[in-house]
Amino acid sequence: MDFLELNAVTKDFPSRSGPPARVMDGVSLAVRQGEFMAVLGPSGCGKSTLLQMAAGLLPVSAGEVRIAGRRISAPPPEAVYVFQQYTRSLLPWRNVRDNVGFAVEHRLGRRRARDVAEVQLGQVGLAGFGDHFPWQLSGGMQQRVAIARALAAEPAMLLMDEPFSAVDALTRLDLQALILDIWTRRQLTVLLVTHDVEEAITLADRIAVLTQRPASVAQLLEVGIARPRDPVTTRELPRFLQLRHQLLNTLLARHEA
Ligand SMILES: Nc1ncnc2c1ncn2[C@@H]1O[C@H](COP(=O)(O)OP(=O)(O)OP(=O)(O)O)[C@@H](O)[C@H]1O
Repeated sequence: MDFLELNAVTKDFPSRSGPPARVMDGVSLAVRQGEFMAVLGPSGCGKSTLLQMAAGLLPVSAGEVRIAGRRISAPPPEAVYVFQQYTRSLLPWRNVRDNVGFAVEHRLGRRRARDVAEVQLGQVGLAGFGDHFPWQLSGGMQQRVAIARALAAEPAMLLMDEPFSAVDALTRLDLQALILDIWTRRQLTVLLVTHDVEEAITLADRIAVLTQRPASVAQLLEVGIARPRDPVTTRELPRFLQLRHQLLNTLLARHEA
């Protein structure tokens, strides 16, 4: 069953002079329930715009977005958006526990929210860090806090906009393994925007490649690598190398020799 559907989605942004600028042109994409889909595309082609429309944070100019069969025009309760810039998404005056609990305290009250936060912190490997403040943690740990907060709301779907791009290469591999683990355990549906071809192949079931702006779907590839995957050994498989070759050629607009 399709959990997220973008049907012929077009997006225009108003421009100061002249006609509106078309960023996206008739994009149709369906993410199945429980699927991990990655979106790749050239810089500035509209990946974040696509994700924001999928999250109900930005209106479409034409077409529609459906989540669990319902047409949406505002953020739906099933989905949580994880931003790239975790330093801006965490509240510096709240400790880690209260940052995570923030997602549910309006519903559960502060005490229950703190209990939920402790559980979620354990799941992202941060048990015992609840009293710390975000600025006392490394970048990778801060992003773990942001992920714990996203999970606290018990979403069915995670929408992630380059969530690992601000951390160093090794921390990135660690966070990729964490997301794979969480996705498997919770049977989430994930839509991940990334610049990183290897990240897309390591994590996703399918990869959508967007064209230059105005974006449309250039390719939709089945990764077809068995799970569980490992950030190290998966990168050595022939299928991985073949996909990387194909995707880089597409993104660099090179023709096969
Ligand atoms: N609010 C806005 N008003 C006008 N133009 C916008 C607005 N938001 C985005 N754009 C334009 O839409 C295009 C797509 O932007 P978007 O951030 O979605 O691309 P992206 O593929 O995520 O980029 P990157 O790979 O650099 O992160 C860009 O040319 C951008 O300048």
